[in-house]
Amino acid sequence: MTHIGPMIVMKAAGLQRVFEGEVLTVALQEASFTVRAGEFVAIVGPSGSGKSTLLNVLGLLDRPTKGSYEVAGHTAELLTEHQRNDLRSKTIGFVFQNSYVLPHEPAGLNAALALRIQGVPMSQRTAMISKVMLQFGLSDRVHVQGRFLSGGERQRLAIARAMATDPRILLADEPTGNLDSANTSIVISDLRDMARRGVAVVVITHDEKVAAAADRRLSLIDGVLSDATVDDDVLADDALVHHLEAESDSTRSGSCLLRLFESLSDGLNSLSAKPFRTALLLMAFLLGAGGLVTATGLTQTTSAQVAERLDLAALDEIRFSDSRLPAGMLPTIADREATYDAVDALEGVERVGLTSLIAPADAPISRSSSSTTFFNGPIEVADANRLEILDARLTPITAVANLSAYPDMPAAVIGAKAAAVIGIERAAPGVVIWVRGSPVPVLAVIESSERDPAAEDKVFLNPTAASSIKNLQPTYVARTKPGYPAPLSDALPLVLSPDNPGSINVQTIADLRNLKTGVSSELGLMVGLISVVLLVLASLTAATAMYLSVQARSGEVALRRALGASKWSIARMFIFEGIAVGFAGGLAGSVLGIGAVIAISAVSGWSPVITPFMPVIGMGVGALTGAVSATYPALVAAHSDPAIALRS
Ligand SMILES: Nc1ncnc2c1ncn2[C@@H]1O[C@H](COP(=O)(O)OP(=O)(O)OP(=O)(O)O)[C@@H](O)[C@H]1O
Repeated sequence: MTHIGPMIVMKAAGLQRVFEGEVLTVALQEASFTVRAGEFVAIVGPSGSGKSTLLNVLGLLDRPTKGSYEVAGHTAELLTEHQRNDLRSKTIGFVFQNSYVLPHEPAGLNAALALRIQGVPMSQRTAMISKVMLQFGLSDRVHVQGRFLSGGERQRLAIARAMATDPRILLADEPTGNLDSANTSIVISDLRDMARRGVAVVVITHDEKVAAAADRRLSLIDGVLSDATVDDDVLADDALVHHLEAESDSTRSGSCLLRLFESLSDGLNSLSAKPFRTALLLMAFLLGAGGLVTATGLTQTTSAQVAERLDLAALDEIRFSDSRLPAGMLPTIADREATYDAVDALEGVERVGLTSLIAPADAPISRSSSSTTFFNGPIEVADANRLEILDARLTPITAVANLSAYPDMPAAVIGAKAAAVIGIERAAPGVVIWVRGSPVPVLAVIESSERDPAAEDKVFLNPTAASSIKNLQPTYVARTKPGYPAPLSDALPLVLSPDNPGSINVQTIADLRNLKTGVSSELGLMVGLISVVLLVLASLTAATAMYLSVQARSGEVALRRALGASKWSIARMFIFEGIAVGFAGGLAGSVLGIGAVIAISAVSGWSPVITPFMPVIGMGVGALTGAVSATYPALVAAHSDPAIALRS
């Protein structure tokens, strides 16, 4: 006899599920049954008999090892991952024993979770949620956060959430497990109500009251289901099956933009739910992006500073060397005097002096003869004229006159900061430094220099004190009236060496410009390296924090998957969370970085260079590193098995 009744929505035939691991577990051996629309079926059985395993297979969260399963007109084994997600989202509602209510979101938003995953527009959602909250007696709890709800309210909220999408099937795993008898009665009446409205309700339960309220009771013992009724006649009724298919396919699907917005809003919600963790993440990105912005700003500022100094020097300074001198040696006093006389006679020249860099290794300088601690800063040769050109403020001011009067006596002039490093408080008769094992009197301390702010860090030796040092590259520096360096660069070689002008090597303005480029690119490299290290550290910190957060939220991830969220949408939620926190950290870092550039520039007397690109760099790099650091945790979350996560 052909039985005509409500359509069959689930048909399982010979379902088997074997778990392979260190031991082979046959969780489900044989399960064959059908469930019709409007039927309330209870599955009972002892612990470990395979009830949750069966429910996971029925809810498309797990795949059977053997057997076939048809749900809402679809053959489960033929469905793609995407179709399974879609069917779960639109056709199946889940209620779990521990209800998985999101603790930091209001009850209304919790109830709307499945609708959000479906992409139902917000305008429609509000009405649907109000209806379902009213139906389950939760109207006055809509704005209460999940964590403040009672156990009974949570379980009813979980049922409301499952029913909000108007599913054809409701699967519930111990829905009354944690409830007292009054709440159990309410939940039973809710489930009955669902069945009355045509929903196929399948409930796993240990509770005799729930089982007694069901239309049918199926027993599962050691993975074998009994007392089942297979109803092939009705399943063969194509019209009914197709009716269901059409219905499930016609359900809503929101716009791509709405889905992206939902992912971003989920990411932001989870950030606001854990303020301490979020603050730590922000700090990591703030340091990384802030370091980068500071570094960029300082590079630009110092580069502008160097450019300004060089432009100034190029206006009234010219340098030249004489290759006729013995290599690596300073000119004699007589040679120097001759050169100075010749150059001083040229129009526009104000003063000529001698300089040379000295490598610290070639001139070990210490406070005393027995000291083994040597000065490690910059050392230069400078005669009296060179010090005058530097516009240095000296204490005592008589030092330049003394240097000039006694050129054949060894002498040193020390920058104030270098003096502090070496351990000299002030220049006074009898104060000496030891250079290459010989005492050299300190004639003065340089308090500051208009032309060379770095002079405070340097030790200057007069040519006599430096005479025994090898590998020197003596260079004459001529201070001129503004605008004279260019014509002088042509005249000098002819005046100093008429027979062989090529032996006089004049450094032109172009040479100085090359120097500037070199200085800037070295700074840029250093700054780049520091920034990369900071950003890698920020990414690692963020990745670790996010990975831990993914682990802590495995229940929520499983719930979302059960409600039909795709793997990609789970990954997207975590990646958006990373982007949001990275962006915010980058923004804060930009503000901090710009502040740091302004402060450092103020202290150093520079004009800060701030460009509109700096905040863009900070926020962009923050967002990018946020996305990168969230990628691995996001993939872990997306690929976690919901069937396993729901057990934990
Ligand atoms: N992912 C898995 N890997 C290995 N074994 C598993 C896995 N999932 C379930 N099992 C095993 O399958 C058997 C059935 O488990 P299941 O959770 O389905 O039983 P249950 O009837 O729901 O139990 P309970 O009433 O205690 O929740 C158990 O022995 C369990 O250890």
